[in-house]
Formats: sequence, structure tokens, C-alpha cells
Amino acid sequence: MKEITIIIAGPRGNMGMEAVKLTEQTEHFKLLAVVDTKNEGKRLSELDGMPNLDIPIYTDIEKCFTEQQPDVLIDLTSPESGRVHLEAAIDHGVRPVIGTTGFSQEDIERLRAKAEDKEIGAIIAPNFAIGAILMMKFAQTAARYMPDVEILEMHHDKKLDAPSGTAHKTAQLIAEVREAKKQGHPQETEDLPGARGAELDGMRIHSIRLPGLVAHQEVLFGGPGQTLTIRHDSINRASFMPGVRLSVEAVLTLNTLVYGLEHIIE
Ligand SMILES: NC(=O)c1ccc[n+]([C@@H]2O[C@H](COP(=O)([O-])OP(=O)(O)OC[C@H]3O[C@@H](n4cnc5c(N)ncnc54)[C@H](O)[C@@H]3O)[C@@H](O)[C@H]2O)c1
Ligand SMILES: O=C(O)C1=N[C@H](C(=O)O)CCC1
Repeated sequence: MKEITIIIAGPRGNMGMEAVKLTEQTEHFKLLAVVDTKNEGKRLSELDGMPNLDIPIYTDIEKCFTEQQPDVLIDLTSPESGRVHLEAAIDHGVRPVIGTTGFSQEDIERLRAKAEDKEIGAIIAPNFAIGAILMMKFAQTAARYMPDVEILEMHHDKKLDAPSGTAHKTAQLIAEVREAKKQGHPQETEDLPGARGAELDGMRIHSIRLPGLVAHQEVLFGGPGQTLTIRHDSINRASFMPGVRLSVEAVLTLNTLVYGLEHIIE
């Protein structure tokens, strides 16, 4: 298989560390450098707890892309940094695979236009876990028949964005196949603001944050005399790595920005 050269942004994070391991374990992946918030000028091997890789650390993505010419950028940082990194990658002809969540629909449309303008592939994947993609697809199918639905997403308490990218994406997929409808009692009130959760097209999304959790989601459907629950659990970050690998390979074949791995895993 042809070698794919990679830069990872966010290498000391929970996901970044797994992604660095993935590049080590995948024969045709070659990690050229990493982009961090500190440690400019050091080598990755000098950092405690990181693999013994003699590759440079940059804190400035522009400098990184001037000195290195990777095929793919994997970004696992924060929404603010992810936006900047994605644009910088496209400007430098590097294909971005963005796992970072918290992008708005406007961000995605703007970045897609930019990718198409440069005829370069890009992937924004709110969830890399194959089981989570299936959960979203199953939920979309179920919503055709059971349009009353609420989404319950549960994550670790270090998560910055709410609702999760996965919950947002699930609601968008469901909104594609059902009429917008207000759920619950027409005269319901919230005695404590937020009690009914966030709302997208009449669907309610509830976000739970607790230590001990990784990434979990239930999509609950209700109809007369029955309920259906579709649930996915990521119990560790290794769950996301087959999807990262697939995305790195797939992004080389694209010439637009794809939002969601359901477009890659048909
Ligand atoms: N798509 C998925 O399947 C998936 C799975 C898990 C997490 N995520 C998302 O990935 C992102 C990271 O999650 P995490 O759990 O690894 O978070 P984390 O806080 O453990 O790691 C984020 C890392 O990014 C670094 N960082 C922040 N700004 C940076 C910048 N400008 N340059 C370089 N590094 C920078 C931080 O220092 C930190 O080390 C979040 O947005 C999260 O929602 C996505
Ligand atoms: O740990 C996180 O943060 C995760 N975020 C994604 C989301 O927002 O949907 C996916 C799962 C893990």
C-alpha cells in the first residue's frame, strides 16, 4: 500500500495519543510531525508518556506546513483550533481529517465551499466509532416509522461542547426523514429552564456529563403502547481508531468536504 504521510494536531490529548499510536501500528502510515500548544522545537520522544518517535513538535501550524508537506492532517483539538487548522490545511493542499467537534452548520458550509474551491478532500467526523455510525443510521431509519424521538448523550466531564457532535448529527439525520414536530404536551412548561433539554426541529437533546463516562448515546423512540431504544457505547478511545484509519485513507479519494462517516461507510 502507498505510504500516507500525516501530521497530528493535539498529540497529548486523549484522542491524539491514540491517533499517534495508530500511526505507529499502521504500516503504511508515517507520522511526520505533531502540532501542540507547547513544546515548540522539541522532539516527540522528549515528552513524558509519548512514544519514542524522533519527529518535530510545532506550535504554529503555518510554520509546520511550510516545513513539512504531509498528505493528511488529523485534528483532535478544540473547535476554535480545529477551524483554524482545517483552513490552514486546505490552503497548503493538505487533506484534513477532523475529529474535533463543535463546528456549526455555517462553519461546515463555508469550509466545504473552500475545499471545493481548492478541489481538495476533507472529512469532518463527529464520531469515528463504526458502531456510532450504525446507531445514527438505525435511528434515521426508525424515525421514518416512529417520529417521536428524544436523544440522550452522555460523555466524560472534560468535554467542552454540548450537545455532542454525535447528538447534533443524529438529530440532523432524523430531521432529513421526518416532518418537524413539536414533541411533548402542547402546553408543557419548564419550571426549571433547560428541563426539557435543547431543541432541534422539535426533537429534544439531553446532555449528561459525568466522570467515568467515555462516550454514550441513546436514541429513544415512542409510539402508542411501545418504545424503542437504540444505544451505542464507546468504552475507550480505541473504539474510534478504525474510523480514523478509514478516514485517512478515504480523504485521499475525495475532492469535497464530507461531514459524517455515514457518507463513507455506505
Ligand atoms: N470524532 C470522534 O470520534 C471523537 C472522539 C472523541 C473526541 N472527539 C473530539 O476530539 C476533540 C479532542 O478530544 P479529546 O478527548 O482528545 O480532548 P483532550 O482535551 O484530551 O485533548 C485535546 C488536545 O488538544 C490540544 N490542543 C488544543 N488546542 C490546540 C492547538 N491549537 N494546537 C495543538 N493542540 C491543541 C490540547 O492541548 C489537548 O492536548 C474534542 O473536540 C472531542 O469532542 C471526537
Ligand atoms: O469525548 C468526546 O468529546 C467525544 N466527542 C464526540 C462527540 O461530540 O460526539 C464523539 C465521541 C467522543
